[in-house]
Amino acid sequence: MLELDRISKRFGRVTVAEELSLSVRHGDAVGVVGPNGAGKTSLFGMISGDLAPDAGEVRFDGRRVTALDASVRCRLGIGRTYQVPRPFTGLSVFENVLVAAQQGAGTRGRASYALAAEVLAGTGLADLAGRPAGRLGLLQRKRLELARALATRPRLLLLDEVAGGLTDPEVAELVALITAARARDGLAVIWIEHVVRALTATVDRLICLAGGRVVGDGRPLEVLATPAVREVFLGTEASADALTEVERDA
Ligand SMILES: Nc1ncnc2c1ncn2[C@@H]1O[C@H](COP(=O)(O)OP(=O)(O)OP(=O)(O)O)[C@@H](O)[C@H]1O
Repeated sequence: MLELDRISKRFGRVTVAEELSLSVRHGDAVGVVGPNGAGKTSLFGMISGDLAPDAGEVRFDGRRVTALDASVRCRLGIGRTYQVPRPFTGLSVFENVLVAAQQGAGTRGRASYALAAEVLAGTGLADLAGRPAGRLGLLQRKRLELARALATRPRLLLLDEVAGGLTDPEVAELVALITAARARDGLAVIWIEHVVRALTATVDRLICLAGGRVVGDGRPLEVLATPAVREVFLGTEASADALTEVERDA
């Protein structure tokens, strides 16, 4: 479904992707971890069309999309969330999702309303439909970010740290929402997350990025246990604790 073919990207002396190649199949659930500044969000930008690579190709369903705008890629089926949600704060929750249904999924009239309502129900936001988006709490804002992405009717969903800052029960709720969306729509998901436990509960493949390169790719526990990944990602005490938790859960 998605192929990155030797993508490179630099910002001055910072390399965020170095001849990086990666492919994702229909329905896959792939987690992405890596130290701060590894290039994870930049990678999403190059998949979604927010950021142009210096070299390399991005293909979606076999089609070269490297030169296509984010809005066009969204219509083709690539949806994403942003690490810092920026909803239209003056619009209601419903209106925010409606914009995504119209502009992203290309629906019109009643079909837009039906899609927005369906997504709000699926993300547990129906009761908050009329509330201005600027007056939501953190969990609700994260849900709205997910809802806006789902309302574009993606076939590939890119999730950028949607679990950050949430409590354990809230993370569990979000994981359940994502799992349900995958089961319902057969979505492929690529999920960047520092909350490793949330990832391993959802994905069946984990990629570790560091310095713009893939340093680990495979089954989550196996990737987390490899020396290269331990060195770059699990160097900090917090990350090591996360691994211990994940191993205990397993
Ligand atoms: N538009 C930009 N201009 C200059 N430097 C940038 C730009 N975008 C990202 N960078 C730099 O590129 C590097 C990788 O950033 P990126 O956000 O992709 O990393 P990340 O792995 O998502 O990090 P984090 O886990 O902290 O979110 C960082 O050093 C960042 O400062």
